[in-house]
Amino acid sequence: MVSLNKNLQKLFSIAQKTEKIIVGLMSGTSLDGLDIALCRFTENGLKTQFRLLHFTTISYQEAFKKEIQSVFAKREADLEKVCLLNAFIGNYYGELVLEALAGWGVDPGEVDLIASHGQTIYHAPKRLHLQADYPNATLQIGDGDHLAVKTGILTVSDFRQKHIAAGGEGAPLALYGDVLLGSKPGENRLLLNIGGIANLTYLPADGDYVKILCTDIGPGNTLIDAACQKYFNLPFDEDAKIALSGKVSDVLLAALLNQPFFDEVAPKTTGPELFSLDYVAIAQQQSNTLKISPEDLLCTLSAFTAKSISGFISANFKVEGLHLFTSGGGAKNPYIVNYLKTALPGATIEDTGVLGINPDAKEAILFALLGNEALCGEPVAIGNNPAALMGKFSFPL
Ligand SMILES: Nc1ncnc2c1ncn2[C@@H]1O[C@H](COP(=O)(O)OP(=O)(O)OP(=O)(O)O)[C@@H](O)[C@H]1O
Ligand SMILES: CC(=O)N[C@H]1[C@@H]2OC[C@@H](O2)[C@@H](O)[C@@H]1O[C@H](C)C(=O)O
Repeated sequence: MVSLNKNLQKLFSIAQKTEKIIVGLMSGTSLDGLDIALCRFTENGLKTQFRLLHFTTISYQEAFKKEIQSVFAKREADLEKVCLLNAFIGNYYGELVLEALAGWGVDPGEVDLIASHGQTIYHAPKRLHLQADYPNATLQIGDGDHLAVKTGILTVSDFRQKHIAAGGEGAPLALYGDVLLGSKPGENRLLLNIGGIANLTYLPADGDYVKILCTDIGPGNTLIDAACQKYFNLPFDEDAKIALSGKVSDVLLAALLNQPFFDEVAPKTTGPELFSLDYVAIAQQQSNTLKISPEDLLCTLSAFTAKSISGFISANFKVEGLHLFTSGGGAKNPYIVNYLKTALPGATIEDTGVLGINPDAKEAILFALLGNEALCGEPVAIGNNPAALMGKFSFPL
């Protein structure tokens, strides 16, 4: 009789365990660091029970950040650098996982699976590339084989390709976790993640799968961070101190908001490929505001993020009675959060901490959860997302 190789045997036995320990990894468009969530799961699909055992973000060194930035969201990049980074990041994530596990006193042998998002370096849905002969496309690097070999732990990665192959844009994937973690019968809820890019999931009170919507909205922190780095040599505008010291330029804000993406019907996705400092420079030229102070620019970019989010919510949902839960680094930006509270007076706005979900950990938990589904789930069609199990398995030696 032919027998399965030892890796497949291990995969089968892990998939059948009633309880699984999974590390979720997320590195987003902000390039601030690697989010690492150690989670325990039982069951799957809508019956999933999970517990966040440990969470940390390991910040990237400036030099590493610069390496990624050299190929990040750029039409033209050094292909050799992309090739090197693909292997380097996989191995580096492996080192960071081992470091985190050691810090928590967890033996790598206790971990069943690593579920890794990888680093997005280019996101090109058709709505961006506009080339009729090419499909939606996206590229995450940090190969899973390097992670698996470095850590000795079964790894699943590269989730977004299946989403595209099944008809999606490769993002947002948040829906899969948000439905599970955030739904509450009788309450219209919005889970709003303000990372580099802002996205949300609408969870209707009646739980009707068809009405669930998950979409990107526009910029989150990406432009604020880029301007902060350019004009103040700071990684981000901590507690919106700079934005709060400036004032909004209404003409620049109007020029920034004058963008067809905002009128496109959701679901839709975007990224720093569109919302970049070049985008800001064009809007400044159009509005004759090239000479405004860096403080006023930061303030206007913060208003741009906040207004595009509140505008999208008001245009698409009944705000009265809506319960909004924020997550991502932007949930800690008082300018953005206060703007949303003023612009959406009928809504209740809190962060996902009140749901028992650490707002910084939410996306890393999502990938752990998608890893659990890859092991033992079944495809479920929810809202606008294709029914697809995502991710590719990589085995240790
Ligand atoms: N105290 C704070 N005040 C203001 N902004 C903050 C604060 N803390 C974090 N941020 C913002 O949050 C960003 C990091 O957010 P997060 O880690 O959610 O992004 P990401 O996961 O990279 O993005 P994405 O979800 O788009 O992939 C920082 O770059 C910064 O702009
Ligand atoms: C291509 C890509 O990496 N997209 C990210 C990005 O960051 C936020 C937003 O844009 C979202 O669409 C997505 O990430 C989250 C985790 C998602 O897929 O839900």
